[in-house]
Amino acid sequence: MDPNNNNRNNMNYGYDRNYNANNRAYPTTPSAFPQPIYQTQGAQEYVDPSNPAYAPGYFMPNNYPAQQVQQQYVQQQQQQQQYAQQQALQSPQPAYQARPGYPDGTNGLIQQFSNQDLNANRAGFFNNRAGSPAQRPRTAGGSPAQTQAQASHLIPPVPRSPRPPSENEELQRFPDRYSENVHKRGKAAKELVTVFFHENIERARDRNMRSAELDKTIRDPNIPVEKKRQDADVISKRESDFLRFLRTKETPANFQTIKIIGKGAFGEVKLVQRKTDGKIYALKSLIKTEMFKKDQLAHVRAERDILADSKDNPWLVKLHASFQDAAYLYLLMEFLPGGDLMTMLIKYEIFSEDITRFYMAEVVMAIEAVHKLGFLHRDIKPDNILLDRGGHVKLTDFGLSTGGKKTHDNAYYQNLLKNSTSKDRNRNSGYFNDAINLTVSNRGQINTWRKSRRAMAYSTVGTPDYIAPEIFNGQGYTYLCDWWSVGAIMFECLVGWPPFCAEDTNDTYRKIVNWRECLYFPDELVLGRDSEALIRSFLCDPDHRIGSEGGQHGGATQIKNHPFFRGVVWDQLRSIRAPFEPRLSSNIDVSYFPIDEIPQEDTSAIHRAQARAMPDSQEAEMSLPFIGYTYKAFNAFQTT
Ligand SMILES: Nc1ncnc2c1ncn2[C@@H]1O[C@H](COP(=O)(O)OP(=O)(O)OP(=O)(O)O)[C@@H](O)[C@H]1O
Repeated sequence: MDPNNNNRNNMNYGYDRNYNANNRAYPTTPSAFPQPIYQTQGAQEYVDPSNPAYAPGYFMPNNYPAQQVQQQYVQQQQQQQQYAQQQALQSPQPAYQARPGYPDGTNGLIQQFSNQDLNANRAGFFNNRAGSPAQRPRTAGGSPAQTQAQASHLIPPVPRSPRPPSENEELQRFPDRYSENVHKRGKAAKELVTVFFHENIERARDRNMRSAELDKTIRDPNIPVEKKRQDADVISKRESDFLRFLRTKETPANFQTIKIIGKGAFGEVKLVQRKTDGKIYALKSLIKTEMFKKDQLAHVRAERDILADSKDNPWLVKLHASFQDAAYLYLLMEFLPGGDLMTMLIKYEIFSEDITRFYMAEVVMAIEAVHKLGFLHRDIKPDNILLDRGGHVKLTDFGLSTGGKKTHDNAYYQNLLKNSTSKDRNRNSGYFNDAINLTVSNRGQINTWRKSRRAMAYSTVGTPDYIAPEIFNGQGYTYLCDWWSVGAIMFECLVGWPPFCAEDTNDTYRKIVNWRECLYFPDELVLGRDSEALIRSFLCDPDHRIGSEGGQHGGATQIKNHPFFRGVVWDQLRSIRAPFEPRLSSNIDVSYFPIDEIPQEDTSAIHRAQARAMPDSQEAEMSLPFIGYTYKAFNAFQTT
């Protein structure tokens, strides 16, 4: 019999005969084996209760007497057993050996042979069996589908020859035999495979979409041939550049640090230059152990996910790649040289209504984009509103987009509020007085607040000044919390300080929760009627808050229609001249960043040493949540 013949004659042993695990070949020319039974003319169901191999559902042909079938089967089984014994004698080495370097017997994360391999072989097997319609034997069943269904019953379920269980099977069947570390690594391997396939499918989908776009251009009779050729050249170059980019490994060593331009709660942001091509980026690094300790895992994942999803959205900072090493997670972003709104507010203290309108209109557009992507930002504050080289707004820092930060945990705040209320009672001082005292006449207090403003931005707790009350009081919150933050920022732009600011963050929390009593517009400043009305419609109960009409995807329309924004041409905002355009001397100009206030020393060696010193088991645990963090954007290499 020809072993390469894919017809069903040589396919009845339950697995791919050419399969070879640990060099133990299974028979490829089992001429000694009896011919299997597949003649199905006039098939009828045959049930022999004494033989489990002939279970109900097994079809046997009419022209085979039951006894003959059974004899053949028994004979076949005996021959198989003999063969297996012979094989075992010829290859005395154990079927399964621990590989050097893996004394725990796991043989590393990636299995030499796994269920998946087997399933793949099985799939191949069944596909081969089906063959082309012409190859398939005719049966009484009629349609090819029926034939196939019947055929699978025709082959007696012959017990398989003994084969070594895969390590994965062993791990699942006898979990107690393996250490916790092995289990963690097993999980990590599974996650890796899932992410790998998911990413590849996504990339293939994106590539198909790009190809369909090109197809459309090429078929368009109105586009000149030369233009079509140019487009095709550009796209093919981009595709091959992207494939090359995918093959390169991003590491921090690929970049030269120019300056540290920002500090956050869990890491820093550097202006960097890629060594190979001189391109400029902002590289945000987050310390893994800190993320772990402070329950920030959901936080980092959310940030990476939203930035990866947003692709070319003009209102969100562009993410070129995310990668990691043992100590850090990295986000490689476009560098926005205009600095942030916090730095602008510290410098100018107050904006005119026109300038405020421009920034608030752009912030509304940016938040609308985030909401349309299905996220809530939850941490809208001037520090996260960045300005590009044209002075237009882009949002960054999506760390709280879908939750995770301890400081947004309701229990944390309830606890905090409980403590501070009792402290307050002891002190016998009412916070209502604080609010009233905080006017322009009380410049000292405001100056203290202003001085500590940047320090607060760098602290782990962060500033609570812009956070909506519903986030604190544990009654649940929606996308409307982002619109509250816009109200608080707008107040600060026009008044000079945020509406609930205090020297002590606990006091700020209390004021926000008691916003009805604490929202105070200083008499000394005369705000336009529409400005004050809009601020009040942002800083109110979520049920009445502006932006609630139309839901998460349409709420921005209600805001855009407010009289304060009369005259704003929303769809042309990004193309008008911004009120403040950064004047840059080069593409690495950092004059809009408070470089002097940011410590510039490199502390990465400390964190890397800590990561190296980590015990194996901890390292396995640490790696698990960060699997799938790595990302590369299609247009990453097109930056300046
Ligand atoms: N892409 C960028 N281009 C230019 N500057 C940036 C960029 N990203 C961040 N920065 C600067 O770094 C600062 C901190 O960035 P970011 O808020 O993302 O860090 P963080 O660690 O998440 O901070 P937080 O403690 O607020 O969560 C920003 O306020 C901004 O000044």
